[in-house]
Amino acid sequence: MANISVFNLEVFGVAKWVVDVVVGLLAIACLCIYQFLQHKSSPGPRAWPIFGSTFELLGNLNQLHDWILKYAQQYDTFRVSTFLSNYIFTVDPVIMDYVFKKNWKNYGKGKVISSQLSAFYGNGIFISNGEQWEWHRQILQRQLFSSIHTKYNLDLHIEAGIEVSSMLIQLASKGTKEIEMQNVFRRMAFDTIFQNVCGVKLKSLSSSFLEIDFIKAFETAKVQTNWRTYDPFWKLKRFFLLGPEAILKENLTFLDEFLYKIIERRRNEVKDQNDALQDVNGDLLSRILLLFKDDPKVDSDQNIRDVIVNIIEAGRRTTVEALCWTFFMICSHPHVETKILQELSKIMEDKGVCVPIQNGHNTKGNEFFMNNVATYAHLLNHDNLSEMHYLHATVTETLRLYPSVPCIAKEALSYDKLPNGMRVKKGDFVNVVPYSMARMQFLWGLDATDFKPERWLKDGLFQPESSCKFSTFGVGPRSCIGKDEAYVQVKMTIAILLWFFKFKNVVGQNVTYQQASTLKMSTNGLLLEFEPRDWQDLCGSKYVKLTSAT
Ligand code: HEM
Repeated sequence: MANISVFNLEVFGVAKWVVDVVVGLLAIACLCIYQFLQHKSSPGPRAWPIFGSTFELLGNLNQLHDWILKYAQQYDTFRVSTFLSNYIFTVDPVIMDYVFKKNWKNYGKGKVISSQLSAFYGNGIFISNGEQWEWHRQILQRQLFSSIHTKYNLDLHIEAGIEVSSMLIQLASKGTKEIEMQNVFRRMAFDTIFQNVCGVKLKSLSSSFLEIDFIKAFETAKVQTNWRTYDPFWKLKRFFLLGPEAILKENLTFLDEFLYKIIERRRNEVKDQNDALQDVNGDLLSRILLLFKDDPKVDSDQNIRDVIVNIIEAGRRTTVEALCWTFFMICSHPHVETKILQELSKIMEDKGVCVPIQNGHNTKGNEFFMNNVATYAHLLNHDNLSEMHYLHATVTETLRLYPSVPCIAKEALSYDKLPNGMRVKKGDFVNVVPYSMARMQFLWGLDATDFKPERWLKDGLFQPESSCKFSTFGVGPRSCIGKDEAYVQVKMTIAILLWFFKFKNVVGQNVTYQQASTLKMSTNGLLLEFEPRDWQDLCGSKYVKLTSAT
């Protein structure tokens, strides 16, 4: 009996070991078969067992959007499985319509994204769903489109254009001929969006290019938060406050303290204001504190802080990318520049306005030049801007080919089936890819990859396209709320800078994008040659006549 027992135990021991191995192998085999079947039913890059396409994806991170484009050109909709998640990419307007409009409630910000990003975004519009999202959207919608805020915002963009012109003319008079514009626009956009939201000037443009602590903290906190989406061990690092998590905490503490002080100060100012003064403050914070003072959520500094952080983040980089790429495209297509200038010239002439601009700024000095800039800039308003159809087409064509948000991700909140039959599991990401959509011949014709502002014009008037085709601002209930504001800023900046300065791409620079959530230009940015414009060259006798009449 004893022998049998020992024998049985031995046999059992070996069998358990074997069973463990066999069960393990079977599990891997099942996973491989599952992945194989999933991959067979959903086209895309080659998927290896367990790791899926992780290595191919990582190998292409620097040119991610063109890697996605390569597959989008083969399959309108395809799947990329990775070690961490499943991603579906699509350029199909029908699927976009379904995910963003018809079944949009199923595609939001899931638990994974929220837990990774909430340290930075709080419960703000970007990562909330349901009632919380509705509250944020409603507050922003009512304020961003109020006439007092749009006027306040217009003035900010005029002042920003004047400030950049002042900086350029000062540099030019010291003999500087080249400038890296991404950094200029980055500072300009941060200053304007911060003042737009908080009513406070950060002055990063006029600070002799010193870094402003708040901007540094904001940008660092955003980058470190983003790293969580790539790092499976971020929770562990947060627990032990290691590396990136320590940096994140330090910067968030600074950022929050700074914002809470502003909120407190503004609350006190608003408390002292009577209703007659309601229309004085145009910044978003004042408007919200004034107009929603009976809303209990507005009592919470945390909620207000979340509104501020989310809107700054929404507006700061997107407009920088739009400005950089538009300037790059204008400089690469001189005929486009000429047409924009003709349009500006015509608008001024039609108004019967004589802008007192001298021929050659150097003869009368920077002060005279800047007076002209200020006079011209203050003539621009929403009406003029909406008459600039060619400029509007140029900005739109740039945003088509170089969308500030090149890939819009939505997380499936429950199982679903897309209109093309592809299955979507809870937690899968469905990504609509404006960068690829712009290059699809079936959407834009044989010249899809060409830069042609004219494709947006009919008899000189701008013709919009469906948002499921021109997907740069998204579509449906969660589409971009700041689209109009973005156009005002980009058009205003171009209308001022291009009128007073001549820009040229510096020869030999390799302008491309870097891996980021927006289509940021690579670390060298955008190097442009610049000089004040010679008006006789530009407008010939007609403009001189106009000028000499003043
Ligand atoms: C060229 C500039 C801009 C582009 C290309 C752009 C694009 C986008 C895109 C693609 C989305 C996501 C849509 C979706 O998920 O369905 C978005 C959302 C958003 N954008 Fe913009 N945006 C720009 C400028 C701005 C500005 C200046 C502001 C604010 C002043 C702003 C505020 C927002 C907000 C608050 C959301 C979140 C909407 C929500 O979830 O309900 N955007 N934007």
